[in-house]
Amino acid sequence: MARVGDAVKSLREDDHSGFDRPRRRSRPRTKERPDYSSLPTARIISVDRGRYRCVLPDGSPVTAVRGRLIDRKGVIVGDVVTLDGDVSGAEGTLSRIVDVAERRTVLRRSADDADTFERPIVANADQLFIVTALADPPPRMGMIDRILVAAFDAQIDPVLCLTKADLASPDELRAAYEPLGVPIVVTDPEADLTEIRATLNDRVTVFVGHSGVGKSTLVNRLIPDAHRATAEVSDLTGKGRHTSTSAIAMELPDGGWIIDTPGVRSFGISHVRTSSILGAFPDLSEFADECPRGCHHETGAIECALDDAVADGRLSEERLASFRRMGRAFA
Ligand SMILES: Nc1nc2c(ncn2[C@@H]2O[C@H](COP(=O)(O)OP(=O)(O)OP(=O)(O)O)[C@@H](O)[C@H]2O)c(=O)[nH]1
Ligand SMILES: [Zn+2]
Repeated sequence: MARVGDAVKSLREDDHSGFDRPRRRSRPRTKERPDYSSLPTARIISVDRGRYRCVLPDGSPVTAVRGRLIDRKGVIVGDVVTLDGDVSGAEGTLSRIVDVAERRTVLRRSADDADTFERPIVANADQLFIVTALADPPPRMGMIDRILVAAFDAQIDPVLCLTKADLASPDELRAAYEPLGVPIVVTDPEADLTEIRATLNDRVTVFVGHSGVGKSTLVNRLIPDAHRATAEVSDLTGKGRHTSTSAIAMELPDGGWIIDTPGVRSFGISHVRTSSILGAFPDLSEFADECPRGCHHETGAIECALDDAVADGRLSEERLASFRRMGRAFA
């Protein structure tokens, strides 16, 4: 990563600036990447006003600050970092982040579509739960589609997690999303969570959804000591709400991580290019290779080969319609 590379290039200065203690003068002055191999790595579980809560591989917590050369936006929840200094985690101690491992994935969103500034929100997730209530608040397919697009773009496997099945039936949403090949799990306050636990096991799963859909309620059932604050839906706009305001990673009892993100009202995807969605539809991309150059494959696109594939039965109409609906999520 360029950012880390740049930081490393000028690390010599940092070595002698001594954030937390004076550096030994004998340290070799080198422009080479310093040898961090003996330093511990940790995962970032939350970020709060410049303080980074991390956990070491043995599960013990450490609080860290950024080394001088690590960019302010360069460390996000889910990152794996190298720590220097005091990693005892003892009260009042601070460790220092000196390196950020290359990210396997980055989930981004734009605050809204007028805002082209992309905000990386979570690093290294390999699965994304789109948590959607079947009622209260009612499901919005537009929002589900946009989060799906963000997942496809980030190459993170989406799962549609439908909550509040005690209030409404999941049939309609199942019918809309099964043709996309997106796995669907359904829950309610009494539901058996075996299938959801199996889906989460040993993976890093980010939970995204509208405020009030029941993310915290589900997290608390899956991780009893998570103590995520929950709120009555009617209180969602009220003052003094103590529910989450930034992402937080929590380890599952049987292995794997959940990264819960604050409830959102909208999910901006202005940073995503349409072409990146095709990657999530490998069965369509072979046909799209035959399209005229610059084809956006939208409904009515001139000579779009996807229409030909449907016309001669090589591709199902339903599947093409699903893909095109993803394209319209941009509109
Ligand atoms: N009927 C029903 N209510 C639920 C269910 N899950 C959660 N709730 C209720 O929905 C409300 C909101 O739940 P939360 O878990 O706080 O929602 P959240 O998604 O964490 O909300 P944010 O903190 O804004 O992200 C609470 O009153 C929950 O008791 C469910 O499966 N069925
Ligand atoms: Zn096309």
